[in-house]
Amino acid sequence: MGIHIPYITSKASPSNDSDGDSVVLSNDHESPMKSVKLTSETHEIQRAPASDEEDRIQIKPVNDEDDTSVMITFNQSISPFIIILTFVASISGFLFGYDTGYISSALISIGTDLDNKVLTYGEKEIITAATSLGALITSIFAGTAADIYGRKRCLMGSNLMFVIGAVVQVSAHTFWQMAIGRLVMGFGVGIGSLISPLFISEIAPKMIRGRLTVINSLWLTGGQLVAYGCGAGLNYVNNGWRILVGLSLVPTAVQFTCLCFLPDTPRYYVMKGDLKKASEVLRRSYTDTSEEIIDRKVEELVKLNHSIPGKNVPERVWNTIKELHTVPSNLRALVIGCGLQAIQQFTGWNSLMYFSGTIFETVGFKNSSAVSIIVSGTNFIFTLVAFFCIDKIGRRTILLIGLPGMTMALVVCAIAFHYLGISFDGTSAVVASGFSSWGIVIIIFIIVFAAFYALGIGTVPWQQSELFPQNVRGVGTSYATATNWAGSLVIASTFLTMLQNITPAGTFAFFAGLSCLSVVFCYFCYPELSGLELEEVQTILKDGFNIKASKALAKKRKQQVVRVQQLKYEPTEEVIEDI
Ligand SMILES: O[C@H]1[C@H](O)[C@@H](O)[C@H](O)[C@@H](O)[C@H]1O
Repeated sequence: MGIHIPYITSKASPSNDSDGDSVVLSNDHESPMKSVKLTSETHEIQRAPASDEEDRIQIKPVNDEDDTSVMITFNQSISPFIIILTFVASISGFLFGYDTGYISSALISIGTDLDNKVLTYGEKEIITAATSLGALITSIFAGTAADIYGRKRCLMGSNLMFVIGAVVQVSAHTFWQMAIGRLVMGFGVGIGSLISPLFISEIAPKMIRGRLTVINSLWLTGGQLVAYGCGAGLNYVNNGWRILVGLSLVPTAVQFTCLCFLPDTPRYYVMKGDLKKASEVLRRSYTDTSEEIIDRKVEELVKLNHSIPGKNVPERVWNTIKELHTVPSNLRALVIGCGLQAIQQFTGWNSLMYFSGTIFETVGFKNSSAVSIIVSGTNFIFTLVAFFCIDKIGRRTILLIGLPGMTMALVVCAIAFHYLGISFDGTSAVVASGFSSWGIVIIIFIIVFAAFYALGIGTVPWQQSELFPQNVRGVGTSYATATNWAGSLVIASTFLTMLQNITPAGTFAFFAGLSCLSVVFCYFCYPELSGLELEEVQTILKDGFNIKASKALAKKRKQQVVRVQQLKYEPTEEVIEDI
């Protein structure tokens, strides 16, 4: 049998605390081999006492879940089974991206196919916003539905909505049929946008949970890119937009078929009392792990499940909502989760996503689809950059790089739009100066905006699951996801009207102002959560946003991971004995 450390808890040795519950973590300056000692009874990392008072951070565990998840995830390489589950769940991300992305090209190529007339700006807004409205409605209930019916069934339900929505649209000859098809498709998008990151966070090994969740965002932005690419290709094809919509059926079918053969998350099975299935999924996920640890993990999940209050479903839901609002750490998590999602939407990115074709036509670009591809391609590439940075550089840092960059780009766009001079006549826009270098400036800075957006605020809010403890996670993430869709709805339904009423320069200046305020919000309210245990997130948020403490703790966690990795390759005597 190969030598490996079966498990290590994250709990540091309790140091002199009266209730025996709180622990003190400290930087240890000794070598990892000296400072880490495993015993078969405690399985704890014994750290050297803190020498530097500033570095001492009080950690009070909230529940046992994370000790267990750390036990299982340390020294675990990711199994093919987890990769398959992640990729299948992420197809929802792809559909989210594709279905919100294709509308930009479709609005241009629809021409007079609906009601035999050109769509007005108002009608374009309704068709675009219908999906956000549908997503808003279902995202409110999706968290609770996932607890009742299971994550997997919810995803399959969303597939059904995608199919109905697509069929209604493909066969549409009237504006209203198209809008209803988009609404039903939105029901699917809302469910998928919440469940997919939740599903991934529940099956992912803790140490790479951030990255695995970003895979969903990668599929999302990739879906938008594919939608733009297909849109450009089908622009001049008769009824090309119908093919564009119809293509969305392919990933839906793939996801549905794969889900038929895959299980739900262990946590869901525990909630349903099916412990056999829970350990079966864990066994397939953590192939290197012993039966004993799998059993302990299930035990932990059972304990956790009991902590959800209430005798029946409505009572549980009500208690959960109460707990979400009355427990200070939960309330702070809610402020951060909803705050970040609101910022993501109200800084205007989706107005570009949805209407970039229209905007680029407005500034004089004939091949507007090609420019849209560059913009969504930038979004995709910088989401990839975020994938590599999110755990290493940290969520807070990439947010605080991204938001000021976005502000700067928006200000430049506002100035360029001002000098370009645009007027509207209801269905089209007229550029006073014709195509000019200001048009180029706008394109360049929209691309810069896309890069900074994708790096930070486009990606980080979807890490929302880590903000909430297990018992309020479903409802908490529902609130945050609903905020996202409410924001998207407001932007989609008002953007073109804003362009007309307060001018493009005014609209971009407005987004720049909001983006600037967002920097302030993140600076004061968003702690660094990379590498932290979920229990530590709760502790950090317990009596404030504790930015300083979070940064110090995140740093310590990274050092700890390095130590454990070294330990993995150079096991000590104690470790071998422990096996
Ligand atoms: O994170 C995603 C991504 O940034 C998309 O590009 C955007 O359209 C979505 O609204 C957002 O939630």
